[in-house]
Amino acid sequence: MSDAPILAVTGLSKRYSRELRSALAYGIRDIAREFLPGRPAALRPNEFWALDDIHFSLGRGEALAVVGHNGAGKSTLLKLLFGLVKPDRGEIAIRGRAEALIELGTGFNPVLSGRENVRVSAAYHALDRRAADRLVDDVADFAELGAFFDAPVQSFSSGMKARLAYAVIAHLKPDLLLVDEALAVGDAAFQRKCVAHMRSYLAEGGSLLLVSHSLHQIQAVCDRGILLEQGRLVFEGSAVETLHRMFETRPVERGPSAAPGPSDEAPVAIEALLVEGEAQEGVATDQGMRLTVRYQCRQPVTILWVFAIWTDDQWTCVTGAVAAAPTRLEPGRGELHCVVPRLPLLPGHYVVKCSFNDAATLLPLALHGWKDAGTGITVKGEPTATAVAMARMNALVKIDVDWR
Ligand SMILES: Nc1ncnc2c1ncn2[C@@H]1O[C@H](COP(=O)(O)OP(=O)(O)OP(=O)(O)O)[C@@H](O)[C@H]1O
Repeated sequence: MSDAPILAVTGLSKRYSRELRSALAYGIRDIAREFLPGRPAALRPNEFWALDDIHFSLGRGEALAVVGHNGAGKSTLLKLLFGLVKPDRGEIAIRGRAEALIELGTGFNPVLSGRENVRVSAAYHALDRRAADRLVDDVADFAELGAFFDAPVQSFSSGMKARLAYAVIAHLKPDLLLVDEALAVGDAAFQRKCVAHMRSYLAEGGSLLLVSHSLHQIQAVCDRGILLEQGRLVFEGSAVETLHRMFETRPVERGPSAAPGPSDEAPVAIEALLVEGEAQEGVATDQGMRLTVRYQCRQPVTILWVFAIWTDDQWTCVTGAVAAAPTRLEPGRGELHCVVPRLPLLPGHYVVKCSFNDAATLLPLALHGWKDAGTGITVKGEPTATAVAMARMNALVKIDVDWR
């Protein structure tokens, strides 16, 4: 397989006008200018750069999160990448076929039913009869719209449109998937289903660019991230680092002003988190586990050790704990231990993460904040009536009940 990135963006810029009248006038001039060789685009009165000189690339099998506060330019970027909007400067090279979930319902004919719209998509992609039938079946299966699948799309709720739109693009098996916030309108169960799909799509070599404000979605799916601020790419790094940078730029979430922010030069690094004892091979509900964290401390620091237990798809944080008191660490390598005497988890597989947080802000000290344990916890159980009924409802935690 070639190492060439599936997507390469160089110097991408898009300008918009703040005022409708000038936007219309500039639009007409721009159409005329397309036929003439000209100078590179510059800002005209009332205009601003919605995207300004963006450079990045995306490899095959990689998932990139695009994050930024409202109005940062995320949707504009996706629209440019998918060819819905023309750039004013710069280049976009896509080696393969891209599909996009951008604005809900874009591309659907509102008077046609869900099923008919899928047939139109199949025809647009020149699928033969058999492939088109398979697409319709796969979409119907994934979207779970019931009788609405045969109703006009104009009668769909926005959540239903999101289900249909994601199911269609997911089953067209693109090389590059561009997904905007549109998914946020789906219910929690559907969002989990999409995250599970994205993970298997990536494992099969697909590439993904995801615009999301959901910490969980990004953590569960993306390796890398880029942060946009007022149209400029201001940071590129791991997905978690990028989210961290974004939270830092929102004063209300920054905590006390004197508090240190996370940094690559964090005074302590977590080297490993180990889940020991029966939890590794499989515990029964209510058995315990022991956690060991190995760290390397560079300079004296006081930390609060935090751990959290997540569902296997890393969508839901089930529970966790913060150390009862801060711990003073001295330079050198060391270990901390904690014992959870009883884990009231229902059968399933869970992921364990930990971090060292600042005692004042409760935020991770390091940019690569949360460390995953190599192994998770497998909770096994007898198929009792409670276990079966709770599994059907995706319940996670056992409670003790005194029936009278
Ligand atoms: N068609 C347009 N005409 C004029 N300005 C536009 C147009 N589309 C977007 N903008 C402006 O461009 C900037 C970037 O918008 P964009 O929708 O890309 O931001 P975003 O990061 O996706 O925001 P959000 O998180 O709120 O969806 C904003 O200032 C927005 O008002």
